[in-house]
Amino acid sequence: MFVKVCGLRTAPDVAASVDAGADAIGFVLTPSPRQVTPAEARELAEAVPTDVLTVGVFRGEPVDVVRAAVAASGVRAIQLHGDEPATHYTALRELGLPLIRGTSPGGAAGLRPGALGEDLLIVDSPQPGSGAAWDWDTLDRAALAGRWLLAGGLRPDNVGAAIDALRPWGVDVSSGVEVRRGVKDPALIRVFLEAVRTRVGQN
Ligand SMILES: O=C(O)c1ccccc1N[C@@H]1O[C@H](COP(=O)(O)O)[C@@H](O)[C@H]1O
Repeated sequence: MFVKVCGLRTAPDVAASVDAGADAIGFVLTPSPRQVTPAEARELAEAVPTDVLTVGVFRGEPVDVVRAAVAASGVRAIQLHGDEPATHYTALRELGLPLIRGTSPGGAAGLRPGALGEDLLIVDSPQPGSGAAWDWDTLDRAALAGRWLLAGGLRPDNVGAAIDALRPWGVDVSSGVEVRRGVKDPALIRVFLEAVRTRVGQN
C-alpha cells in the first residue's frame, strides 16, 4: 500500500516520514497553514532518497505559477487539488512529471482515476487539509479502480478501518499526524505508518 504524508515543513518531520517508510511526501506550495516556499521545499527535499516521491501540492494556481514553483523547488510530482481544468493537465504534462489529481465526491471531473490524464487520483473530503472526517459510504466504490489514494480525516486509529472498507491503492494523511494545524508530530507519523503496514499485513 502506497502511503503519502503531506504538509511537511521541518527536517525532523521529513526524516520521520522517510524512516517510517512513506512512499511519498508532500510539500504544500499554495496558501495553507502548511505552506512552504519553493526554496524551503528544495532544502527539505535534499534529504529525501530518490525512491521516495516528493510532491508539490497546489490548489487553484495558474499553470505558470505551478511551473515556476516546480522548477524552483525541484519536486518530482505535481498534485493539483483544486478541481483544475483539463488544460492544466495538458500543459503540465510537458514537464514530464507524474500528475496527481486531488478531488472529492461531487468534484467537477468525477472520480474515475485517469479522467484528466492524471497518473494518480486522490479522493479527499470537500475540505482538503481540514482533518474533517467524511462519510466514506457516499463513495461509489465500484467506479474506483486502479491507482487512487484515500485522504481526508485519516488518523492512526481509523486508517485500518478505512482500508478494510474501501480497499484503496494507497492513503494520504496530513492533519491526522499533527498536534495542531500545521505542526506535525514525528511519533504520530510513525504510528500512522505502523497502523497501515499492520493492517495491510493482516489482509
Ligand atoms: O493540507 C493542506 O493545507 C492542503 C491545502 C491545499 C490543498 C490540499 C491540501 N491538503 C491535502 O489534503 C489531504 C489531507 O487531508 P487531511 O488533513 O489528512 O484531512 C491530502 O491530500 C493533502 O495533500
